[in-house]
Amino acid sequence: MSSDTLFVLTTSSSSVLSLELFLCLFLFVVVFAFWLYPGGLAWALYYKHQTKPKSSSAIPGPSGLPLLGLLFAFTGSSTHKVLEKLSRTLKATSLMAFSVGFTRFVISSNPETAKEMLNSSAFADRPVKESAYELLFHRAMGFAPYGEYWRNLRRISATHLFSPKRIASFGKTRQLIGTKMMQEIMVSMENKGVVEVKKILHFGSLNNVMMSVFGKCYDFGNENEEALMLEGLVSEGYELLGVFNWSDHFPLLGWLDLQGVSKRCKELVAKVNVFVGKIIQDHRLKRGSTGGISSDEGDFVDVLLDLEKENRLSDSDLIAVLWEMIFRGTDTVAILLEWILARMVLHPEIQAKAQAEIDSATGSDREVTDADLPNLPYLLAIVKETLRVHPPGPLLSWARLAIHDTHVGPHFIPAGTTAMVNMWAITHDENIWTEAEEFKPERFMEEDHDVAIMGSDLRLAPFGAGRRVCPGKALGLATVHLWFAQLLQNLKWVPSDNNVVDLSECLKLSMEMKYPLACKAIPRGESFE
Ligand code: HEM
Repeated sequence: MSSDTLFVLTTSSSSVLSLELFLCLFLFVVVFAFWLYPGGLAWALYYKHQTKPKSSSAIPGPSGLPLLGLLFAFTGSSTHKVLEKLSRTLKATSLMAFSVGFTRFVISSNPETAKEMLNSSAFADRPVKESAYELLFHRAMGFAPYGEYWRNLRRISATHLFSPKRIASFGKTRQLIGTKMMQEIMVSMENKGVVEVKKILHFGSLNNVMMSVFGKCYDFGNENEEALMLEGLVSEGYELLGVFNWSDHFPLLGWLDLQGVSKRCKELVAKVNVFVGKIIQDHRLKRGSTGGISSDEGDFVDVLLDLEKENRLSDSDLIAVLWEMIFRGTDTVAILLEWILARMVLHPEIQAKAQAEIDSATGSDREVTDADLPNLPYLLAIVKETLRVHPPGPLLSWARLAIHDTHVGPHFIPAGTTAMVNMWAITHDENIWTEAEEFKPERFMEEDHDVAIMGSDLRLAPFGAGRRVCPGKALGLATVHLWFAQLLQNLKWVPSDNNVVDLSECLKLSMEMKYPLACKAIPRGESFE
């Protein structure tokens, strides 16, 4: 080889090398520039194409891992705690920006900004996860886009499912289910000497929603095939909606369906269509044979079937709306009651005080009813304190979506940003709550320290706030209050010999006890045995 050729080869290979080096360096700089942007990749990508409004200050936030952002916070079971710690460390409790893959998030851990966000019409939409779409939930109230269809569903359910009159009319049914749960608890105590309340509470809660929505109830204890099937469908749905789905944040992965979420959703929808479709068909047949049912005596299916022509729902929308109620109404109530009972086992003095309150309201010869609840302020305070310490939706269950460009405080929020509230962080904030980690129902007994929990005071808003506040909050609370009163009036809750009460949390769709409560329930007095 001539020296000339050698020279050409070395210069061309070294120029290839330097081109490679240059490209690597360029990529490195680009990745880092994007990655290191406050809030991470998704925020950096947005601002690459936009000019940030000059009046707006940057939202503080972690960059997370390159490309993935805070993905791992969402695959664990303590997302609320990870986000709380980050926003405290970054002094971003008011508002923090972060990315998960290509999704832009903001989160508030502060009552003022939380209120501003939840009450603003700019955040009246919800981001629809792939699983929610596949399960047709975008046609149900919780995920329907903010607009006429959603407004109609809220109006109809507020009048016919969640009105005070309707809730009161189901008082007897609630009480009966409460009594049946106690019998099941006693059966478990007799057979095993211990009771795992989770399953019993879940079945009671499922029956309660089934009665008010479908007018249908199942027997406890019996291996009823239909009830088992329904429980299976509900659990599968919980899992699918609760699972972290990569395709929600990396759209290109959607068609690969790596976790099989889409496939499982399709299978579930087919089964739900058959199950709920049959109940609707039965209602139609019954109405046909009786010449119609007044909405006062009918259930929610009857109400929806009676809608005027312009509001009438298609069969598939009907199924989505009805199915969603079962989902939303069952889990939250059962989980909250399990946390309450765990606290009763751990705090015998609080339990005894609440029992004395019930006894003095009812005397010793009658069962507690809905009518007694206004006279049981301490019992109501225990429920409030449990909602504070163990909110079933620590991140308010399902997030909100910015419909258009807007501002929160001095910060600019572009349309399409997912907005969350860390209610857990707020209810555990020592600057807001004295001795925040302590379980102290007494804090709500002093008149000037009471806090409204229905959404007007964001220091404790376990049901959310604003236009999309939980519509089932009064029904949920009525159920929890009555069942808790029944369970305390009749039974003493004590630790079992082989099980400690472990308050570790596990955030799935709702925040559950990581180790389900197993304890003893002993009849309190001869008169109730
Ligand atoms: C202890 C019981 C309950 C808790 C803690 C709870 C909590 C919540 C929360 C935090 C939200 C989101 C609110 C927001 O975005 O501001 C919500 C929404 C919702 N809840 Fe509940 N909930 C409970 C019981 C129920 C019950 C019993 C039902 C119905 C049977 C129900 C039906 C719904 C529906 C349909 C939505 C979506 C509303 C919309 O987007 O317009 N919830 N709930």
